[in-house]
Amino acid sequence: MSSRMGDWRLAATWRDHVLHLHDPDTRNGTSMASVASLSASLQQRVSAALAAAVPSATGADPLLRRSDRADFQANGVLGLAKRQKTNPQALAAEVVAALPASGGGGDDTIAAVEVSGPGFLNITVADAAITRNLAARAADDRLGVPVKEHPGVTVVDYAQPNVAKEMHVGHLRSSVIGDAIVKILEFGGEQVVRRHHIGDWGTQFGMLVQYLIEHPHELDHSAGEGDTGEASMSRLDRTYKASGALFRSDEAFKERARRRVVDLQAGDPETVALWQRFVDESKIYFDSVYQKLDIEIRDEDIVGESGYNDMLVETCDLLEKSGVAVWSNGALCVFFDDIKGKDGEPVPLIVRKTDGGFGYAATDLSAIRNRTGDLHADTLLYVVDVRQSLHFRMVFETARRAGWLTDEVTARHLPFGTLLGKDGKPFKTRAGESVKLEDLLDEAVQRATAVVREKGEKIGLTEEEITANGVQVGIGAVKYADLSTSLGRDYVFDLDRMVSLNGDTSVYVQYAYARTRSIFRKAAEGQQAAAHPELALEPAERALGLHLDAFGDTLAEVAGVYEPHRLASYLFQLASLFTTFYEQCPVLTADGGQAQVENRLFLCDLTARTLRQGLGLLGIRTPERL
Ligand SMILES: NC(=[NH2+])NCCC[C@H](N)C(=O)O
Repeated sequence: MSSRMGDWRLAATWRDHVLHLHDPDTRNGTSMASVASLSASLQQRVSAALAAAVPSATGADPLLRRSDRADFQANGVLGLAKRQKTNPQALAAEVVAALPASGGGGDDTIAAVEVSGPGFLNITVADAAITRNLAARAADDRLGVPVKEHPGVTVVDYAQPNVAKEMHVGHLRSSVIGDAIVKILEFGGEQVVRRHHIGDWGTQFGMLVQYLIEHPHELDHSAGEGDTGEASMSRLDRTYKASGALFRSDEAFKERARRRVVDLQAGDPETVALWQRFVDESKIYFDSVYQKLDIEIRDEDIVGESGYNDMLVETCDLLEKSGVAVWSNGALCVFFDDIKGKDGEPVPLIVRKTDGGFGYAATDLSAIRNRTGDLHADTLLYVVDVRQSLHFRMVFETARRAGWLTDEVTARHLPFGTLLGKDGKPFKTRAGESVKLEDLLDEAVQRATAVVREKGEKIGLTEEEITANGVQVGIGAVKYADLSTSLGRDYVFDLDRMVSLNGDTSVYVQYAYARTRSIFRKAAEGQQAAAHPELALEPAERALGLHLDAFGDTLAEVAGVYEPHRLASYLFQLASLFTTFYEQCPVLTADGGQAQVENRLFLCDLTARTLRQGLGLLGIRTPERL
């Protein structure tokens, strides 16, 4: 193994870490009882009260939000009063009268409601209601998060590197974001089909295969070269460069390479077998990167461009016959009224090139036919670089015209921005080359290990623990930096910031988790977690509790808009609220007696489980001791 590549590995699989729906253990597990959040219950109550005050307002949105003044604020009265042409404060008073407040009507969720300003309702929830709701969550393996009753089929196209080429940071982002989206959707009960649309087809493979025929030992291991991913990549890279050079300088070779493309497309066995060597060799390399990234890529989910080869002719025929595509300058094109180049000339989507070859678009169109027609997907997601936005716009529009995307199907490109260096320019090495992913991951792990070591030596971690935690913190840092930024934005790759213990970082959140675990290690015999709804709560306990209660709502929102950064920010807030709670409310030495110790341990435990599940859905591990 070369010295450049660290030899760390993550031993445990995700199966042990995050609950998945398709995991039989979870299905048959103890309980699956979804819990309505206090926010959802209140929403319902205020909505009913609005309807009681103004019968025609049935179904009106009470516009309930978390608030600093009370626990929640409902702003819906104002708009309603406006529409009814009544005095908002008077209407607000009527709504309050219709609300089941504490003691009244056997409903003790609401402790107090007060009208403020022009007609806002400030609502304070009863302490007991918070603790009871959390206890119901704690009793459920899924923390009370509901499972979709009518799941749809979503195809997620992500983690799509190219065969015989080095992966770049764009592939990293696609993989990290796609993996989180898949996990979040699956946790919500959606049926997810993962598709790794790897670049394994095209004219360059004619060149590569032809070169290999003429230089049969090119991909062989040379002495001293291992079978690591990096060694595979360097063999491929060498072959790519050598064949490219020949292709450019030698007309006769160029011609042989062109003929080889035709053989490949026709499925000539010898050609296909050699092509397969490039694919297999590349997979060794991809695997090594994904293993480091701690992302599981299953072989059956890799359906690269080659997987749609048999459909290309038909796809083009159908487009031509239906008139969606027309021949123009020898190429089969689709035109769009609103898509023009700088010169004002229309920019077409080219489905078949002048030389008869099929391009990237024909493959994507065939993939859509496969995904909607054969896989019966009702949602198609593409986690791809923002630079391919125009491509997807044209491909989706073409598929709509052709009837392959109907109104029942949602197709969305989820574009992500560019990773920048500290100079604000696209991330490059000092020599101006694009950065090798494995180097970047190794460096993150190295930095994280240094951070972990400093703390770890104080709490007596073993060398193995320091190494293992360094990996989980380093990889977590890379993923979190990526996932905590809203997708479309470019962001600066700054390792110092990413592994900082203070700030919006994964290690801050991981640290909060480890702290909960350390409290349990320190607990004395008989000190255990138990909910006590009869206890009054401190402000920091209430704030933590209400946030814990919002986990399911947050996940539902994230799954609806495909924005993992909202989950990251929920978790960062949870870690912050826990830190405040920990500073203000002694746990094991609480002065309210045994019940208070138990209730605080209960809050610690639910925080731990929520952090672990939430980070797990982002693909980030939670070390037990940090
Ligand atoms: N269906 C798709 N076109 N997916 C995206 C593929 C990304 C492509 N392999 C690239 O590296 O740019």
